[in-house]
Amino acid sequence: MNQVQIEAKSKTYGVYIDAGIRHQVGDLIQDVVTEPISSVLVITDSTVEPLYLQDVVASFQDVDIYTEVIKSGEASKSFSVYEQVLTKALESSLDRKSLIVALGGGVVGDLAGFVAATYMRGIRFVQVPTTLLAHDSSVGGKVAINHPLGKNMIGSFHQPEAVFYDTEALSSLPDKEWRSGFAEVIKHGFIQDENFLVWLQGINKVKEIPLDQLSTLLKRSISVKAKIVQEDEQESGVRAYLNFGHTLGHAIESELGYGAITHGEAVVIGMVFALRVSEEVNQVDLNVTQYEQWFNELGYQTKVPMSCDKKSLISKMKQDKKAEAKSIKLVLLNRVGDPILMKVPPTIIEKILVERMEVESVG
Ligand SMILES: NC(=O)c1ccc[n+]([C@@H]2O[C@H](COP(=O)([O-])OP(=O)(O)OC[C@H]3O[C@@H](n4cnc5c(N)ncnc54)[C@H](O)[C@@H]3O)[C@@H](O)[C@H]2O)c1
Ligand SMILES: O=C(O)C(=O)C[C@@H](O)[C@H](O)[C@H](O)COP(=O)(O)O
Ligand SMILES: [Zn+2]
Repeated sequence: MNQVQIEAKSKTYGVYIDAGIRHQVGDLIQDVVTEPISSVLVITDSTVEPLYLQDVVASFQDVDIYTEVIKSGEASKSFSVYEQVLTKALESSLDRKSLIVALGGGVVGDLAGFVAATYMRGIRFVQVPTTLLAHDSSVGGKVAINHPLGKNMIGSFHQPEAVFYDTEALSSLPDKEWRSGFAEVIKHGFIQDENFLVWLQGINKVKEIPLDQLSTLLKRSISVKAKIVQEDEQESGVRAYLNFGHTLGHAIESELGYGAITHGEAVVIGMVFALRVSEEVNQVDLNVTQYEQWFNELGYQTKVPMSCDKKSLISKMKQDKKAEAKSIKLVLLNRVGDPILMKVPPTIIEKILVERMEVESVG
């Protein structure tokens, strides 16, 4: 089993990575928690339910266990689904010694984590990620739901008791979701680990990564995040670097309607934009053309979709959580592995956005 230790200010916990670990969640959690668990609510989505829910439920013995299945997809990070899950928690008489299990991708993790953060002002939860992307979302304690006007706008910091990452579960992931998750892996390379990024560039079919390399990749990518979260749990400084590509990425997700584009696909468009802005602001050559070509070979779209409105994207970027007094702040790169958070002049934002917008082909 691979393990990465997360030493956040509010809590230290392990990310345990192993094939088939979902069958052991109920046992392993006993070694992690200090106080007994009174009851368990497993939250999952409609795609993951038939695949893995029973395995996780069966791993718990001698405890009352309840389950709640939400509709799969980004649209479930909403007020109404949040209320639905809270209602289930109340109907199941969860108390302050209960445990929530988030079984699924980042949508389930963010939503279930936010329920855990707010139910009775906070109860314990564990993450059981089932997507590649969730190597990022399950670690670090950011939990949230979306508002129609902005991504992750209602949320909290609430660390899990542990993360049990089953690499076997990734075998059922569709190509699109591999690609979405790989975007966050690449992001971790860009912001902190140039050698890792170079190694990743040797991969041209994400889904075909051999299992031993996959564990290495997960461990290395999670380690980048762990180091940053350890230094700055609540994003008063360096944690903002994890937002590389997200200012425009989140604006695109919200502009297109949640779920129209995957989170990772939107982040890729945002990373290329941020790289171009970095070149413009810092007057450096970051080889953007080469990275864009690699992204395209991997199957990512790198231009801002035509149906996005430029003004609306700019206004959404001004409402991003990093913005101050309506001025847009972006995570830029001085060079790979050397990020910086900067207020960017509106003229540069506008110029590069126009350059990055998809144009209708003629004929
Ligand atoms: N909290 C954080 O730090 C953080 C970090 C990154 C992303 N996020 C959030 O994570 C969310 C995206 O997460 P995601 O990409 O995992 O999306 P997701 O949870 O919607 O999962 C993607 C799709 O794959 C399906 N699925 C999940 N596991 C599967 C499996 N093993 N086999 C087959 N299908 C499976 C899901 O039902 C869904 O349709 C976004 O809301 C994003 O904002 C949060
Ligand atoms: O953990 C973080 O910090 C991140 O920024 C990781 C991101 O990949 C993730 O998408 C996160 O949810 C974005 O956070 P937000 O504060 O911009 O909503
Ligand atoms: Zn992200």
